[in-house]
Amino acid sequence: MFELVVNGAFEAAHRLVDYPGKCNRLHGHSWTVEMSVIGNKLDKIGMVADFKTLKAMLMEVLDDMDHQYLNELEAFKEINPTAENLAQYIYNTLKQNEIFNGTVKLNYIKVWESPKSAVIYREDV
Ligand SMILES: Nc1nc2c(c(=O)[nH]1)N=C([C@H](O)[C@H](O)COP(=O)(O)OP(=O)(O)OP(=O)(O)O)CN2
Ligand SMILES: [Zn+2]
Repeated sequence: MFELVVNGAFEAAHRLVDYPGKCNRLHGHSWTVEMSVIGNKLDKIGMVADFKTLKAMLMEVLDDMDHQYLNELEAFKEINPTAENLAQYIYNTLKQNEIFNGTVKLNYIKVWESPKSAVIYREDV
């Protein structure tokens, strides 16, 4: 089994509704997002998937959130843009990509809200 990991980043503003503290107020983060995919088949040039393809897929999702006020996006109108909800949203959006219809599987999405705090989302098996 091989596990491939690529990273992307975006900057945005958010606030956490009903949060009992300063994160209730509008503020920003530089989020780092890690995507892990797994597979056990190599193609004829020895790759599970091209890092370049994986990074482009990840950045397509992150670019839609870059320099946005996340609470105003459709995905976060009813739920808080916490690291947990961001990770699940990014995972579910990426999962729709046809690359995951074959032997390559999306393993997890890890969202770093700061260098000290991160959330991993993966599906139950
Ligand atoms: N489980 C989660 N906890 C918190 C989240 C979250 O998404 N999931 N988010 C926040 C806020 O977004 C907040 O901006 C971050 O808070 P905090 O980690 O306290 O950030 P600081 O920069 O103030 O961290 P220090 O380590 O205290 O410097 C809060 N919690
Ligand atoms: Zn925050």
